[in-house]
Amino acid sequence: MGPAGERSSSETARAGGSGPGGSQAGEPAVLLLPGDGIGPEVVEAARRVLEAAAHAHGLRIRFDEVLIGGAAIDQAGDPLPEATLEKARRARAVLLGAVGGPAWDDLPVDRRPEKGLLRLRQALGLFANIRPLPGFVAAYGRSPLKPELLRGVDLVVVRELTGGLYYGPRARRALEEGGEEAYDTLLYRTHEIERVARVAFDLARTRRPVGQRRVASIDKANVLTSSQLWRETVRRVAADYPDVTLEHLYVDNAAMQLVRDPGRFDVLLTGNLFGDILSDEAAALAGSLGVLPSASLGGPVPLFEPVHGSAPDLAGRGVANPVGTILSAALLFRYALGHEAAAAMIERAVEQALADGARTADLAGEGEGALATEEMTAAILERLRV
Ligand SMILES: NC(=O)c1ccc[n+]([C@@H]2O[C@H](COP(=O)([O-])OP(=O)(O)OC[C@H]3O[C@@H](n4cnc5c(N)ncnc54)[C@H](O)[C@@H]3O)[C@@H](O)[C@H]2O)c1
Ligand SMILES: CC(C)[C@H](C(=O)O)[C@@H](O)C(=O)O
Ligand SMILES: [Mg+2]
Repeated sequence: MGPAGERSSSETARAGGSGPGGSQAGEPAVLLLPGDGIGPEVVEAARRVLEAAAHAHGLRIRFDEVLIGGAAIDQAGDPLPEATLEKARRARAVLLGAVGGPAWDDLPVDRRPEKGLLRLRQALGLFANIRPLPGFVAAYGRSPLKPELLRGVDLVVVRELTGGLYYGPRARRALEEGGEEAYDTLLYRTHEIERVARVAFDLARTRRPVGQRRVASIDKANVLTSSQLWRETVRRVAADYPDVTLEHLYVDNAAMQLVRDPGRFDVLLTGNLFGDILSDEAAALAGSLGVLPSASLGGPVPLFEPVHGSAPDLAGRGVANPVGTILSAALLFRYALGHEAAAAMIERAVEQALADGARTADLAGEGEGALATEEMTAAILERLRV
């Protein structure tokens, strides 16, 4: 993960990464939420890597596993059963696969599998979602961009995760004159913007030397009043970080710059919806959504999950790329357990496996032998070295 790994433990704590709960006799408890589609396949891969990296450092992790998403709807009638939330609250960290899929696509949004994930993030107070695209992932990916455009790419999206358009007032209702109306509200309060901006600026300080630290704040302040508040608040927070250069970009321009000149970015600070979209776009710089990890911080129990979804087209075939979830396990060591050595060990093993040509189908070129999920995981496990 490069310089992001140099975060001090006090900074990690400030971002809300390490909670007091979930450990018994020195054995941290990690709650696995495999979810739907390829979720169980990639979570099993990451569990094996977590266990092996812990073992290599004389640490034991206690795992527990419960349902979320569509699987929980089918069994308990609720995408986030109370028992799941209770277990999450008591864990040291949560590792999630993905939720959703065609079986639940006709449900209203408030009853869909995805709602279980949104409720979990909110209930745990996880307002800061960190989505890194490490340089080595971009370098060994299968980007559709020319190689020269990828030089120097090493960026991270800091996405506000518990506000904005996802959580504002919404309704759908019939109109007297016929038809319906529906709305969602993009609402931000000053303190919600301030706290996530601080996470972005703190992170920028850990990634690059003075003189090269940059935060790009993404908004639509030429149209949206919520974005004007966003921009003014971020500018005020930036005054506390004179060593970090702040620029503001409109989201439409940012989307274009991300493929035209991705190397210009370091930390991108975004609201909830813009961050969702731009992080999938960032994944395209690596050629696959399967390789991007994430950490959601801000409350006592952090959550780790790949950026991708349940990939119904791949589910059950054993071919999904486990790298995004395995790199999320590395972030779990870094942010939840404060164990930088184990985090770096996993990242080095992934980098080495990619450098040696290990590729699942999403990254393999024409005629290259693609590895199954289990084979890719084995290639990474073989390269775990202290
Ligand atoms: N965090 C989450 O749980 C999450 C995130 C995104 C989407 N979803 C849900 O997943 C379902 C499918 O959504 P979608 O198709 O838009 O997005 P998706 O991320 O599931 O898939 C998009 C594309 O990326 C590919 N892909 C994704 N993960 C991959 C992996 N690990 N290895 C190789 N290829 C991979 C898929 O094959 C597909 O072509 C929907 O129900 C959606 O709501 C959930
Ligand atoms: C599944 C969905 C609720 C989720 C989001 O939009 O946050 C996903 O797309 C993600 O990126 O984690
Ligand atoms: Mg998304």
